[in-house]
Amino acid sequence: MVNQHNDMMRLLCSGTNIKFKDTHDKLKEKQLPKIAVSDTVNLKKRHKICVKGFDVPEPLGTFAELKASHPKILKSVLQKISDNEITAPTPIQMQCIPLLMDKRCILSCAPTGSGKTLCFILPVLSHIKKSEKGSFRALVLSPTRELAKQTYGEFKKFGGSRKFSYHFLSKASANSDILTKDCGNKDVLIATPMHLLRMLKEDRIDLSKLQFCILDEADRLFDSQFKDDVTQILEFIDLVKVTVGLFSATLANGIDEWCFSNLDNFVQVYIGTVNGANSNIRQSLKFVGTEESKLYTLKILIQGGFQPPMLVFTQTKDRAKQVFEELKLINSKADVIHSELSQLKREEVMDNFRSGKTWILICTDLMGRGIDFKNVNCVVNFDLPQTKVDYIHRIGRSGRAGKEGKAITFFTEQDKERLPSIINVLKNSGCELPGWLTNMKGIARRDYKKATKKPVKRNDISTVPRYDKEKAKKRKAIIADSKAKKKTKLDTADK
Ligand SMILES: Nc1ncnc2c1ncn2[C@@H]1O[C@H](COP(=O)(O)OP(=O)(O)OP(=O)(O)O)[C@@H](O)[C@H]1O
Repeated sequence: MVNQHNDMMRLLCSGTNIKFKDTHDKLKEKQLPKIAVSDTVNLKKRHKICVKGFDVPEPLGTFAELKASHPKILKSVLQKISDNEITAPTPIQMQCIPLLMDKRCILSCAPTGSGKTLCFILPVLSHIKKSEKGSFRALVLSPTRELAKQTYGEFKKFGGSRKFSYHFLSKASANSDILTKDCGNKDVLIATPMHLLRMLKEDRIDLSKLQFCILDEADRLFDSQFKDDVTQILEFIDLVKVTVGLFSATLANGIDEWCFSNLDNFVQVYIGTVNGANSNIRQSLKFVGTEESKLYTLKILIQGGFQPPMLVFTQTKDRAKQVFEELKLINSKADVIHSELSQLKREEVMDNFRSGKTWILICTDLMGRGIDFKNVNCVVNFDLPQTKVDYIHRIGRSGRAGKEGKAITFFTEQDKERLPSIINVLKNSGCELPGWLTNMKGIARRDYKKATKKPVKRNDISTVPRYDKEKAKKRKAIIADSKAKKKTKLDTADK
């Protein structure tokens, strides 16, 4: 059935904005507010909303319209939206909220920072309605712990922390019995794939009454790192009964094929150019000659009077640490975040950046996707991202929620294989580029693919002489050793 229906859709939907009215029972039952066809067309045109699928509900003009079109909508969440000074839906919200309210499966792609999270929070909570024991009724899968934790916070912010029971699946909660089958209320589960899969395999989590399954950063969840785990998780879910929503700012080949094969009557929603950068970001490329001059260029940028907050992306955590050590020397209110830090420390670093205590945050691609730091003024790609998709997500930490942003990307001779694809992103965003960059020739597709898989070997950033580094290392070891000896002495004395 899924395939029959979708095969037909595949044939019919090769164009855009195709709608087939009155074939969907649910829609016939409902009294939709009358919106002139020309208004809808204008709304879609103005907001670059492209829809593919059958029986697609009209896009929203305002949040208030939902009260008439979807009486089930939870007014308390609408109130929280307005309390947070969110006055009008963004284009992706205009189309996806009515779809998810109708429990339609969706594959959606909209620019970074365009409010995709709220697209699912409002419908999910409206359908759950009230807190219950037993099975979770909504699952949100995220590729990183940081993003999952952020989404958990957004559910609490918009849903209220007492009305529903939200759970963030961490390593600690996966090892405890907090989430096991017969213990406490469970409504929304926000998880990363690895811990969830383990709990499902051990039959320690109940998804039997699941209504919504949201795959946030869907293309990342279907890439080689997560695909196996995610596919196995989806085998535990009855995709015929559950409403599935896939969201991302970028889409990879094959995701729509997965949807055609697994989701019944799903709808595709695209805002603007698929796999394009957010148009609020002023992008520029900076040739810095050598690795050594990157640090100099960054320091000039900072000392020349930059406007914080600023994010600096490096290729690896070692390089992030090195840039941090160097920026410490110029007293720049910088901090660093990477996977080696404890979870507590990572949260502290993020809180400090959010509150303005830190002005510059040096990070890796760990922070590249989904993370919503408000008002990031500038993103610096200290090292060229591995792919154009990574580039779009990294620079998308700036220019969010309709604000202006800036992105500066350093490159050297070593980046010449991967540079043309990023130049294309700038060209498609209408950025002005010097002729020599505009005319830069790309390499063969196969070579490009190889280049994106092989990280560039870069020279060390640190300007501290090796002799001094060794000295500091020895000093650190002596202090640690003396601390350990002191502790043993005290322990023996205690006995
Ligand atoms: N309708 C709206 N009007 C103004 N701001 C909004 C609206 N909806 C959401 N926001 C705010 O916009 C910011 C970005 O939202 P969100 O994190 O959901 O973006 P996203 O599309 O998921 O981005 P990414 O692709 O980077 O994950 C958040 O701070 C959110 O509160």
